[in-house]
Amino acid sequence: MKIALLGYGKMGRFIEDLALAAGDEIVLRVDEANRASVRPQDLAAADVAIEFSRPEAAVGNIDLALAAGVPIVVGTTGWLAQLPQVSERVKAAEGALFWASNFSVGVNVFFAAARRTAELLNPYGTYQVSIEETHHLQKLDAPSGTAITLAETVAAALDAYAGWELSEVKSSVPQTQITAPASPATPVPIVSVREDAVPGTHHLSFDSTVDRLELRHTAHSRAGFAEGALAAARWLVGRRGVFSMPDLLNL
Ligand SMILES: NC(=O)C1=CN([C@@H]2O[C@H](COP(=O)(O)OP(=O)(O)OC[C@H]3O[C@@H](n4cnc5c(N)ncnc54)[C@H](OP(=O)(O)O)[C@@H]3O)[C@@H](O)[C@H]2O)C=CC1
Ligand SMILES: O=C(O)C1=N[C@H](C(=O)O)C[C@H](O)C1
Repeated sequence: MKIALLGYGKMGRFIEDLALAAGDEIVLRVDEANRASVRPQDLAAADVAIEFSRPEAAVGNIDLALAAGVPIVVGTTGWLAQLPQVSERVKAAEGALFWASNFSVGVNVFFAAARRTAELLNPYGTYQVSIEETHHLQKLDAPSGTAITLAETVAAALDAYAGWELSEVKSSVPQTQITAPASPATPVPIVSVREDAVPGTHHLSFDSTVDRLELRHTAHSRAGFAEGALAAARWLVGRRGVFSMPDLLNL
């Protein structure tokens, strides 16, 4: 597979190592230094583009891939409020987009377990939900895309909740705080913690006066994200439409 890497930082480089070891070829690497000079025809040699850049760059990179007629896998977080409009553009252009706030198999099984747990607890109506996510100090956005997906998944299964809110950021460095859509019902509170070099930890708890139910996912490294993004890229080639991890994993 010939791959264009849009974003060549921690994730782009990890994906490059895995792809080369698997016999794939990297035909284009885009970072902050060369991004302004990249044109759609520069992507033409690629079978697929893989995008891990910055929240404010993701939509422009998707439009670049669409203009080039190249399917694109997007892992960047912090832009997903624009997914409905972007999806319309992908469908109108008969393009292919695979997005995920988290590409690891473990987190996607975690989402499914969280949804089922919320469905089972919903009739009792007495459980308070909360989420805490912890990431490295270089992370630009808060809350994490994974925490937002988790909150939306749980809220959809609970009558007492709708949407989410960023209730606290614990960090020694400034974060771009993602704003939750206004919601009349109780939003799921998310606490974001930024420390050291943590690859990504997500903790969900359901609390009542008599007990607490907890689910936690801890990434040991970025390997699960990179392997999932490469699997999504292989799956996407030859398809048209907008897809995410449940399509790949049959969840
Ligand atoms: N969905 C998932 O499973 C995962 C998602 N992520 C998300 O992926 C994104 C990237 O993470 P990470 O690799 O750790 O971040 P890094 O900061 O390490 O890398 C970002 C890269 O994007 C480059 N860049 C900046 N602007 C542009 C642009 N306009 N076009 C192309 N490239 C650009 C940067 O260039 P330069 O180095 O020159 O500044 C850098 O190479 C984040 O949003 C993160 O939240 C991360 C892990 C897993
Ligand atoms: O920035 C990161 O590193 C990560 N970002 C994603 C997110 O925002 O959820 C996925 C993973 O947790 C790592």
